[in-house]
Amino acid sequence: MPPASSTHRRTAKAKKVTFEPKVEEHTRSGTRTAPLLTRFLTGIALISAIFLAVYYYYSYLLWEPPSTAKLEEDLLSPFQVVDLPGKGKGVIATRDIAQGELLLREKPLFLVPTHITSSPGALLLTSLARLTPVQRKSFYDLSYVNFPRDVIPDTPEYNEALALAIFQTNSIAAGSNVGIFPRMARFNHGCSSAFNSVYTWREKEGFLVAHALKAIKKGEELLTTYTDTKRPRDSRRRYLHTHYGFTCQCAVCSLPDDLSRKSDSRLSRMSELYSQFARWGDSSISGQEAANIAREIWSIGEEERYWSERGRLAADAAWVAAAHSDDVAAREWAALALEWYAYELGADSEQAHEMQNVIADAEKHPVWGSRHEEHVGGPKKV
Ligand SMILES: C[S@@+](CC[C@H](N)C(=O)[O-])C[C@H]1O[C@@H](n2cnc3c(N)ncnc32)[C@H](O)[C@@H]1O
Repeated sequence: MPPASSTHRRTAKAKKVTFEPKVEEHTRSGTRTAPLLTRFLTGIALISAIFLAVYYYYSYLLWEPPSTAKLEEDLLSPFQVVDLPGKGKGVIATRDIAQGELLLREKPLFLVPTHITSSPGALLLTSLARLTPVQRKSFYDLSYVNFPRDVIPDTPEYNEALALAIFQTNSIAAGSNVGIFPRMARFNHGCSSAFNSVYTWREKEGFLVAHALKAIKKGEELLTTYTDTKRPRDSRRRYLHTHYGFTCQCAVCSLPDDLSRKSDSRLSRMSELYSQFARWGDSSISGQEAANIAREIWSIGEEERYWSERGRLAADAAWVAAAHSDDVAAREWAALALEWYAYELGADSEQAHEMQNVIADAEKHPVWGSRHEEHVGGPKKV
């Protein structure tokens, strides 16, 4: 389905073409100038009236009253979507935003399963056909990259390719599905310490939430991350260029080479440490070793100012401590996890509630005492 606006353009052009031959006929028959002019002006007025009637008719068909929720959302939103040179559109803070503040809560325009057996383009067109004209327009208004050059306009292949390109540029994972969230889709990307906004899908509620991972100043751009950026600059840039069609110039990618190399080695070390931490799962390392690794990840993250995933890291350390029956450590890690889950996922998230339960009574942790007793140690040294 082509964008609704192209239908308008075609209608206007058709009217103009039918008008022009009439003028030529009068000129050839030698009618006197004054009546000719009058007729000409009458014709113009008539055509304008028809054009306006068609325009208002289509506007009426496409118009939908904005919902009260939508109006409230726009009024309360701490950001606005603007044009940004070299980036298309982007999102700018309209006031200072506190760390952990809710940025948006958004329902999907539509969701499709992550794994499908049919043609993805055809599936998207079916999903789009179920939307209202206004919703469909909000999809076709989104930006896109990687559109194949060789498809012929106004063919079913073209329509599928267009829907697919828009979907691939803007979709977000939502549990076992992938969806389009038109407001979140306007957030541009930043790597490592450059991104300040994090989104999460809430399966039970059926919406996406985004929070400020860091305090954001009025006028600053809100950036999220499109990929795991704990990898070297070249590798990040290659990925972003292939999938999103741009060469990242975020604050981290723009560092001078010597500083960029230092940042890369911190990020690679963090990745490596995460893999080592996971080895506690098959008992390859002790609880104490796992906690040491968690502390090291934390302190490298502080140096790099890479704060994402901290809630999860501290919650995993609380898990290790609980499994080894280290009550104090389990509660301390859980308190840290609660703080960072609140920033990243929201104080009302399921994960934050779980941490509150561990703080209240670590022995109620589902893995309490499942491994030998061991003093694991809390995050104090962090
Ligand atoms: C999900 S959209 C983000 C919003 C988009 N800029 C727009 O105009 O609607 C993803 C696209 O935005 C652009 N983009 C995102 N982050 C960028 C960045 N850091 N620098 C330049 N372009 C970026 C790329 O064209 C990318 O394919």
